[in-house]
Amino acid sequence: MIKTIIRVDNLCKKYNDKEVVDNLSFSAEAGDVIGLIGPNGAGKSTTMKIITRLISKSSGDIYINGQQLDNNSNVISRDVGFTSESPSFYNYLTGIQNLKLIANLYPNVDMDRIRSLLEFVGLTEAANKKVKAYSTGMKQRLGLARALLNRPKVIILDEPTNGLDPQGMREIYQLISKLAKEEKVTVIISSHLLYYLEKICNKIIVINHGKTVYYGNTEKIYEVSKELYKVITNDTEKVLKRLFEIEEYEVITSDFDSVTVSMSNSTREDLMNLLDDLELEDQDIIKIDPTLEDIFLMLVKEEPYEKVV
Ligand SMILES: Nc1ncnc2c1ncn2[C@@H]1O[C@H](COP(=O)(O)OP(=O)(O)OP(=O)(O)O)[C@@H](O)[C@H]1O
Repeated sequence: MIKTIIRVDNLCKKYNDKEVVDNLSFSAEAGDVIGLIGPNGAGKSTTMKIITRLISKSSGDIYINGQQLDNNSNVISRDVGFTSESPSFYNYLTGIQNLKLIANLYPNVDMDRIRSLLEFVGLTEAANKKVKAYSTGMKQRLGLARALLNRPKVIILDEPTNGLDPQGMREIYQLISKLAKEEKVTVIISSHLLYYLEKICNKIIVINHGKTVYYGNTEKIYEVSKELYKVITNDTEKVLKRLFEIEEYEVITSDFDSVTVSMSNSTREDLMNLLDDLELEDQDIIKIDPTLEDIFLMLVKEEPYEKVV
């Protein structure tokens, strides 16, 4: 039987009468990687902090490995590990010393566990260096090792690649994937790097203003998309103006030389005719497969281009 490792039912958090998390529900099994995505201020960090019990919920239920998390309990659930966008350490202690300090809080974490985690995150050679000499990426990896010390069933990663270079980002995402596949840890990760989330998450939650606008399997999210076309043009402003005049066309994103547009009932030919009327010097229309970023922008769209044109 497949066991649910985390279940969140109708979670709500209010600040001054404003629902910043509004009826969030989801569940995950061992080895699931859930991407929590949303614009700035959507409620991602608040959700994660409630699950790690850094803050209390207003209402709703959270079950970890069958046990209900309770606002009033002082004990941080042993089954939940957490690392933030900028994990802090004792800078004048080495990586291994920092882990030993935390390991002392737990009954069953020995040196073998510490060493194997350092190896897992690729810090064996740097283990005896002071953390002040670590790069941002190394600190993130040490944060991951620290969060895993107590063999949590769920790990919560809030923007774990902030400030990392592309190589560092890739390393962290590879580690997360490995963690889920090989160790069967359930991962809940928030990030704005949708390119990577698309690759590693098997479930996605999109929230906007605290409300869930999508929750489901990653591959299913593409079904919410209409046909997408990229208009290549040297006059994006003219194209945007025209498209905004017709409700049928929904501008998803625009670049200096292209506009991505979705439409429900029109054909490529309709779009071509519309562009011909604009008498642009140079134009092309390409049908594109939507990326997670395109779908995300569709789901949380709030007329972001009105001000640009
Ligand atoms: N302690 C607080 N008191 C009042 N409002 C708060 C508090 N903490 C967060 N908020 C508000 O709750 C909303 C959600 O914030 P949260 O930090 O969860 O968003 P987020 O999705 O993590 O955003 P980001 O991508 O910018 O990190 C925001 O409107 C924020 O201003």
